[in-house]
Amino acid sequence: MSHSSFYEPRSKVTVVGSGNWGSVAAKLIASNTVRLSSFDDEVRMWVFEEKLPSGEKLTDVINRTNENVKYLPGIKLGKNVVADPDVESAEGISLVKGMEVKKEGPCMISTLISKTLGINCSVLMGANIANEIALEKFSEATVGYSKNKEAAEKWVQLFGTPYFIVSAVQDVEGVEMCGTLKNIVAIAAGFVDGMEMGNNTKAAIMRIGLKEMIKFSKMLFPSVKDSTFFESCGVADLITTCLGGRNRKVADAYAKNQGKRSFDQLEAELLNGQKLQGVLTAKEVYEVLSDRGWVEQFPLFSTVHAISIGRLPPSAIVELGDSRSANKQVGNSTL
Ligand SMILES: NC(=O)c1ccc[n+]([C@@H]2O[C@H](COP(=O)([O-])OP(=O)(O)OC[C@H]3O[C@@H](n4cnc5c(N)ncnc54)[C@H](O)[C@@H]3O)[C@@H](O)[C@H]2O)c1
Ligand SMILES: O=P(O)(O)OC[C@H](O)CO
Repeated sequence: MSHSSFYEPRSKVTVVGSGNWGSVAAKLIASNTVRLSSFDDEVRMWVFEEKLPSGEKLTDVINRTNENVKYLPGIKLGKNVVADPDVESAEGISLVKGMEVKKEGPCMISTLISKTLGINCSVLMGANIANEIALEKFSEATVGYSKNKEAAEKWVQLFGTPYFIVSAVQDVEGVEMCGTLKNIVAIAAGFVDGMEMGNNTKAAIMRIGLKEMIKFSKMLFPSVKDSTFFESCGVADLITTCLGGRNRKVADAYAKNQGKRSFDQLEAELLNGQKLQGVLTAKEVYEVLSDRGWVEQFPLFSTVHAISIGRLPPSAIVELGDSRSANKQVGNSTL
């Protein structure tokens, strides 16, 4: 979002990314820029260009049909959405769930964006399965910001609709950690489903997962607030992802196949080009746990990692007390 004040030109909005969620974000925003005078009507959506089976460029098809035929078929984005392979920005918000582990330690995606582009970066996370929001089913989301409350209020205006209720909290790390870590728990929930262990087991795994999410977030960022875990980005996202997300779906298939088909294979077979976050996040979180000597304090996170690299069977997800010896092995292996 290019910065503007009352006397300056209207803010221009670019959505960077045009997958399933990026496309829905563009749809939400485009419905608001046409009615809010502080924003330019046009919303640019940066597209990672690819050729469709028809031979046409995805960007051309989006601009011709007003539909992301690959990642959000059947939904009109709004005539003011323009697909574009170039990007520019001044005030940013990240909708990406994940983290990167560097030599100097873990780095959140909003921090990477902030450092790379030299801009302030808020985050938006929540119980947000994109296809449901595309169909305008009621849901909520949380904007996390650090200092700039005014920018956070603009994001709330820009994303919020009667069917998408957005609230802001001053806890950017807490909100982003929730969105990132829930994907590991979703993988665990998928294992439980794949093994048909039932609802009590799944609820237990979600509870244990939530406790590890809170503990890990606070150990990394002591400023993280307990109350953030009760926002949409916390417990609500955890529930929706463990019931209906892609991480759950692929982990379910992985367990049903007894680990004989890799996550990469299943992702390619089941998700039509879409990507999973949970397996990679489990690996990155495990690197942090290992590096800091925290492995034994996070049996669920480390067991999900051990299962997803094939070191333990899916059934180990309910043997968390036994995960320590397996994790010692993982620690000695090439990850
Ligand atoms: N889909 C959802 O329901 C949902 C909801 C909330 C948050 N999220 C988060 O949003 C983020 C994006 O997910 P999504 O569902 O929009 O994506 P997606 O999985 O639907 O699509 C993958 C996207 O990545 C692009 N891509 C592939 N290779 C690339 C490359 N080398 N360089 C650049 N781009 C490349 C593809 O073109 C496509 O746009 C993730 O962090 C996800 O956790 C997703
Ligand atoms: O499909 P998943 O597992 O990436 O979950 C989607 C969203 O993160 C739910 O909010």
